[in-house]
Amino acid sequence: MTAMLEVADLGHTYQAKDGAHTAIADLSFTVGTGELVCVVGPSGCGKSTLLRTISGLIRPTRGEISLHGNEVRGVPEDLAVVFQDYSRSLFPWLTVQKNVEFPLRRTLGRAERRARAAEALEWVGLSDVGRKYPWQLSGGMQQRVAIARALAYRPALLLMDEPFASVDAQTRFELEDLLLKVRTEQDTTVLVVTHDIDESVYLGDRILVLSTSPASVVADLKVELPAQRDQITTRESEAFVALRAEVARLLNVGKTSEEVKARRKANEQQAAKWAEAERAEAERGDASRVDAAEERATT
Ligand SMILES: Nc1ncnc2c1ncn2[C@@H]1O[C@H](COP(=O)(O)OP(=O)(O)OP(=O)(O)O)[C@@H](O)[C@H]1O
Repeated sequence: MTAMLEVADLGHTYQAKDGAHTAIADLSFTVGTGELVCVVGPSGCGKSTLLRTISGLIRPTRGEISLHGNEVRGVPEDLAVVFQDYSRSLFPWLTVQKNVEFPLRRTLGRAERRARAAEALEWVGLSDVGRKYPWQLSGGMQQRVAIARALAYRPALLLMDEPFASVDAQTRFELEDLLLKVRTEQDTTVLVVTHDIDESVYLGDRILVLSTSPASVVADLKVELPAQRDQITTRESEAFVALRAEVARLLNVGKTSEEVKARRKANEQQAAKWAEAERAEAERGDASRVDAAEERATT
């Protein structure tokens, strides 16, 4: 299987007013063409930061990301992202149909855009709301519109950040099955961030388990379940239950291992040094401004 996505020695440190914060320490992994990889990790460990760097929205401070062998610099053309926060991803002034058509406006003619959007809305069970506006729909329905928009675009790589977190359990199951169906039919490569261990096992060909912040890969697990999944029988199977327990165990390792603790401590010390250096820099700046002001006042 050829690698569609390669993440090598990735690190990202945010510079904030109250000092530096390293969200990602050292991440390396690949995603093969046509694979569905789930990323699980403790809350705040850097999962969204990882997706933002892969989608070219932020430039990582260390390491390299490449898509089809080309370094990611800016948002790649053949990539779509479904964010956790649907309220910020849909345009309130466009109808649902127009929202789904929007990313296709430069590449497809009007009739084809309409057909693609209608098909994607049917997939997510929203064929009858195309003329409504997002604010006329429930939160779960808006998230389904955001998913339809990404699917209509037919990206080579689909990134999803907690895509089903805001929908009810029944809809969640339906959307999980829809994702499995669409990725098989369209041969889409998918990277899904989820908090839900069961979901990662149900959806994934592989599961990447991340440590607490700053994130690194604790384990890269292959999901040895039949490709054809079923919400009841798959979840009841021995292999599913065993893998779910293994992921839970590894998540705990990622929170408590001595190596992770040592890295976190080193990171905090480094952040404190940077903050100190920044403070000193700011003070020097203030001092030189005072000197300049005094000089001006005395001449
Ligand atoms: N713009 C930013 N500036 C400074 N720190 C940030 C910024 N964005 C995120 N962080 C910090 O980086 C760390 C990782 O955040 P991120 O949102 O990537 O984690 P996450 O695993 O997606 O979180 P969650 O599971 O809660 O969705 C957090 O400690 C967060 O506070």
